[in-house]
Parts: sequence; structure tokens; C-alpha cells
Amino acid sequence: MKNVENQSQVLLEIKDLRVLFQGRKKLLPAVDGVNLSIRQGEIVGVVGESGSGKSVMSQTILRLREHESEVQYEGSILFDGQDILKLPLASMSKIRGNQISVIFQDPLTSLNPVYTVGNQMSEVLMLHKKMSKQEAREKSIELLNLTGIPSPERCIKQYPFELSGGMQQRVMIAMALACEPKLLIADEPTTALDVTIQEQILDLIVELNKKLGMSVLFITHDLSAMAQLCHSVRVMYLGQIVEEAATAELFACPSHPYTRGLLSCIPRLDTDREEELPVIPGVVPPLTDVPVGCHFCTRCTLADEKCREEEPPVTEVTPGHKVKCWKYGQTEKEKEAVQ
Ligand SMILES: Nc1ncnc2c1ncn2[C@@H]1O[C@H](COP(=O)(O)OP(=O)(O)OP(=O)(O)O)[C@@H](O)[C@H]1O
Repeated sequence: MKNVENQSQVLLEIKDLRVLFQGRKKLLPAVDGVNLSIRQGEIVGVVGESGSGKSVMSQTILRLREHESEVQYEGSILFDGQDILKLPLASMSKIRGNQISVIFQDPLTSLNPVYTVGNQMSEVLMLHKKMSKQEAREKSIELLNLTGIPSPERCIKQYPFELSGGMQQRVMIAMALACEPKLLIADEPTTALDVTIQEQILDLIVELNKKLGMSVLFITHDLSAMAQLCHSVRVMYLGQIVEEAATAELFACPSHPYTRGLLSCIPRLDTDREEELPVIPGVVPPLTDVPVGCHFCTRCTLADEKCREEEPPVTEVTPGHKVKCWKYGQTEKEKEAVQ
């Protein structure tokens, strides 16, 4: 996957974002100081284990957590120059689905069971694009065609439950693309699907990114999918980005012990398949137990007192490749110890 031109304009810029939930005794930072930008036409991947804050971050971009009264935000999310966190909710509903669209793991959460595919798609197009019923119908067929649905004319007459999982996912993508969004947020879009369909959906996202030039924020647990799809990757752990780099660079020179741990868990075809894959020891701690210093220190074999007491700085490894670790740059021997 080639790098997107560095000159292309920044579309989304998240600056020092914190999302805090009110716990029983204190505020719990699900997202803790995230900086992330996405250029026009860029596919940015966010990877990390369950509980690292990927979904809270992506839902915050769409302001989908507003119903939770006990959530606080700090920082800014600039989209096309305006701060999403400061917009009135009424303006937000014009951006959502229109300029920023989302596809989730479970298509049935986004599709309405009591309307046909055609009705749901037409409604979006008539509302946001002010199309007539006939125009909306034609556009719906065109979009379903674009996502590789074999007989779109039949599909628009069907209800979501009449379609297979892969077809539902394609319909959801078609709906997400209906208004030609500038940004598509894909939150684990293929996890619930079988491997062949996963491949097809990932290929489709790449194809649409190339064809329509839309930017994509791709959220996953799956580093192999990330390698296939993304121009650059952010590795997230317990609310923070611990490493970021162009995809090829991250795979060639992983510099954070957590990234190395994640990479070592990917099955390799050139080794004995019977061999057990290593796992990163321990689990992601709950938000009530976030360590004071480096968030990863409780699971890191390199951690010392400083790691447990002070938050590590972000260091630039090479231009565009950053790592948040006190141990970065220490001897190769120490690095090998975490592999
Ligand atoms: N309403 C809430 N109140 C308190 N904590 C919450 C709330 N919603 C999410 N969290 C916590 O925020 C943290 C981040 O959750 P999030 O769902 O973003 O993780 P994730 O990386 O997307 O995980 P997954 O891959 O399983 O979806 C978790 O510890 C979760 O328990």
C-alpha cells in the first residue's frame, strides 16, 4: 500500500482529545490525549486490543456518545476546519451520514428491519441530497452495483433479514456511501463475516477509496487486514496512541514493545503451523486501574521504575514514525527480550 501524497490536505485533525466517563470515585479516561490526523484520500488504521478506546474515539468523531450525560470531552476534532466538539447537535446531524459516514461490525444495527433496502437508501438520498423519488431509486441501484451486489434491482425490494451477512454489509456500505462522504469510519466492518467475504469487503473499501478519493478511518483488532488496507497505522493502548507510522515502516521496524507483541501474535505461513503463537501477557486493565506512568508498564517486560512513575514522551523514530516509550533507542538486546 503506497503512501498518500504528503501534500494532500488534512481532512480530520484530532488534537489532545480526552474522553472521560464519570466513575464512582473519579473520571475515567477512555481516550487520553489522542492526536491523529487523516489526509484527503488517506486510509488510516487504528489497531489495539479490546478496551483500548478505539470505538469511543470513533464514536466521539460522530458525537454518538452525547446521550451519555456523564461523559466529558477535552481537546478538539477539526473536520474541514471546524471543531466538531463545538458544533450544535443540529449541525452535527447534517455532517453525520452526509460528510462523515460509519459502518459498524454488525450491519443490522444500522439497517432498519421494517423497511426495504430501497426505501432506506432512498430516504437518505431524498433527505440529504434533495433527490426526487425516481432519482433516489436510480442512485440506490447505482450504489448497490458499485458495492458488487449481483442484482441491485431485486435487492432494493428486499428486507435486510432476507440478505446474507456479506450482502447486508455491502448494503450498509452502499448506504454509507450514498452521500459521497469525505470520511468513512469503518469500525471492525468485517469481524462478523467469514474470511472470503472479509477479503471482498476489504478490497471493496480500497477500490472505493481509489475511485471516490474518500478518506477512511479503519478500526480493527486485525493487523493483517490493516496491512492490506491502510496507508498508515496508529497503535492504541489504554486510551493512548503508543506508536504511529506508515504501514510498511510499522511492520518493518516496530518500535513499541506493545506493537512488537501484537505483531508476534500474527500467524506466519513460513513457520511450523503446530507452533503455538505467543500472546502478550496479562490483559488490558480496566479504566479504574490505569497506571500512573506508561499505560503499558504492567504488561511490559522492559518496564522499570521510571516507566511506572512517569508518562513517556513521544519520540520521532524517523519522519512520520513516532513512539511513546521510555525504552525506545535502548540496546537491541533489551528489545529482543520482548519479542
Ligand atoms: N459509558 C461508559 N462508561 C464507562 N466506561 C466506558 C463506557 N463506554 C466505554 N467505556 C470503557 O472505555 C474503554 C474503551 O472502550 P472501547 O469500546 O472504545 O474499546 P475498543 O478498543 O473499541 O474495544 P473493542 O475492540 O472491544 O470494541 C473500555 O474500558 C470501556 O469499558
